[in-house]
Parts: sequence; C-alpha cells; structure tokens
Amino acid sequence: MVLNRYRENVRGYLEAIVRPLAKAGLTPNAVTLIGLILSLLSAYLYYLREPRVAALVLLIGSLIDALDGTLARLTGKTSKFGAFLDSTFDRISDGAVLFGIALGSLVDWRVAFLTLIGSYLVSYERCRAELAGSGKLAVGIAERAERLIIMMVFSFLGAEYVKYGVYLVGILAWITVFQRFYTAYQRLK
Ligand SMILES: CC(C)CCC[C@@H](C)CCC[C@@H](C)CCC[C@@H](C)CCOC[C@@H](COP(=O)(O)OP(=O)(O)OC[C@H]1O[C@@H](n2ccc(N)nc2=O)[C@H](O)[C@@H]1O)OCC[C@H](C)CCC[C@H](C)CCC[C@H](C)CCCC(C)C
Ligand SMILES: O=P([O-])([O-])O[C@@H]1[C@@H](O)[C@H](O)[C@@H](O)[C@H](O)[C@@H]1O
Ligand SMILES: [Mg+2]
Ligand SMILES: [Mg+2]
Repeated sequence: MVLNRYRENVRGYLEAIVRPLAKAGLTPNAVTLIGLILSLLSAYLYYLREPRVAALVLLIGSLIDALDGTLARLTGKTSKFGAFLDSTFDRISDGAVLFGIALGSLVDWRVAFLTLIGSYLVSYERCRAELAGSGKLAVGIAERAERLIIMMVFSFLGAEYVKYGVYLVGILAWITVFQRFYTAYQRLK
C-alpha cells in the first residue's frame, strides 16, 4: 500500500530505462521471463547461503518486474496474457525464493511454509475479490513490494539475519490477509 503510492514518482526513471529496450525490439513478455530467471537465480543463491548476492539479484529481478509493464504501456503492447504471465511468474518467484531460503537452512522450513501461505493468500484474496467485483484491492500493510524489500534488507545484513526477515514478512503478510479479508467483506457483502 505504501510503496505502491510511489509508482508514479519512479515512472519517469523506468521509462528512461525502457526506451532503449523498446528500440531493441524486446517484447514485454520476454522482459517478464528475464525477471523470472533472475528470481530463480536468486533462489538458488539463497540455497547456496549467499544472501547478499541473492538479494542483489532479486532487486534487479524486481526492477525488471517494474520494467515489463512499463515497456508494455509505453509501446501500447499491454495484453491480458501479459498481465496473467506477470502475476503468475510473481507467484513462482515468491515461492522459489522462500524454497531456496528454506533449502539453504537459512530459516526453519515450517516458518518458510507459513510465510509462503500468507504471501500467496494476500495475492489470491486480491485476485478473487477483484473477480467478484470488489474493485481494486491493493490494500494492506505488506503488499508484494514491501515483502520483497523487507527480505532484501535483512538479506543484505547477512545470513544470520535472513530468518528475521522471513519472520517479519510472515507476520506482516498474515496481518495483510486479515486486512484484505475485512475490506473484501465490506465491499462484497
Ligand atoms: C537512476 C537510475 C539509474 C536508477 C533508478 C532506479 C529507480 C527506477 C528505482 C526503482 C526501483 C523499483 C521500481 C524496483 C524495486 C521495487 C521492488 C523491490 C518491488 C517490486 O515491485 C514490483 C513492481 C512491479 O509490479 P507489477 O509487475 O505489478 O507492475 P507492472 O509490471 O508495472 O504492471 C503490470 C501490468 O503491466 C502489463 N504487462 C505486464 C507484463 C507483460 N508481459 N505484459 C503486460 O501487458 C499488464 O497490464 C499488467 O497488469 O512494482 C513497481 C512499483 C513499486 C511498487 C514502486 C516502488 C517504489 C520504491 C520507492 C522503490 C524503492 C526501491 C529501492 C531501490 C529499494 C532499495 C531496497 C534496498 C535497500 C534493499
Ligand atoms: O497482491 P500482492 O501480493 O500485494 O501483489 C501482487 C502485485 O504486486 C503484483 O504485481 C500482481 O501481479 C499480483 O497478482 C499481486 O496482486
Ligand atoms: Mg511487472
Ligand atoms: Mg509482477
């Protein structure tokens, strides 16, 4: 909710990055795929217990996640399939990163599992409520941008801090689950 508000502030920078990509003929879906590959690489680096490099790669992957939509809008190539692809790859990325963190024993796998359920529920609630006619349900304390930035900040602190990032993301994600549930109830009842 908080970071989403800054989308407009960074739009100019993102468009500047995207223009050469558009000239090179890169399609939005190709950019989405590159973002996913970087997220998978980040997950692998977490598995190797290299959280700082993993966070850097995840940051670049997340920036690319902002570039695909920017490219699509700038070139008039937005598509329903592109939106579906973007959201689906986000879920693969979220799952892979937590899987890598758990496999690398950076956090207890049960905590990673609960955090993953919370994160997925947050996204699912938005998708399902919007389908039911709630209007945009981009509400809550920990949307994806917040969850990613928390993970990156704790990862940059070092391997022994990653678990605290996962705890925090898990707690905030579950708070967001209840916030979205309540908002959906108010709008759809
Ligand atoms: C000076 C320059 C050299 C550098 C300038 C850098 C700046 C530009 C920095 C900006 C970075 C920031 C944007 C990226 C990092 C944020 C990240 C951590 C969070 C991830 O956010 C996701 C991102 C994108 O979300 P979506 O995928 O939902 O959105 P879009 O892709 O735009 O649109 C989807 C939409 O597009 C269509 N579409 C898409 C794909 C496709 N194939 N076809 C399509 O048609 C379709 O219609 C889809 O529905 O969110 C971006 C916005 C974000 C919320 C803004 C955050 C601002 C914040 C202040 C940034 C701080 C970042 C900071 C660098 C982090 C430092 C952390 C460190 C300390 C660890
Ligand atoms: O809902 P949430 O987990 O904060 O985050 C999500 C957005 O950040 C993302 O860009 C979109 O593609 C997802 O489908 C989802 O809605
Ligand atoms: Mg995107
Ligand atoms: Mg995305």
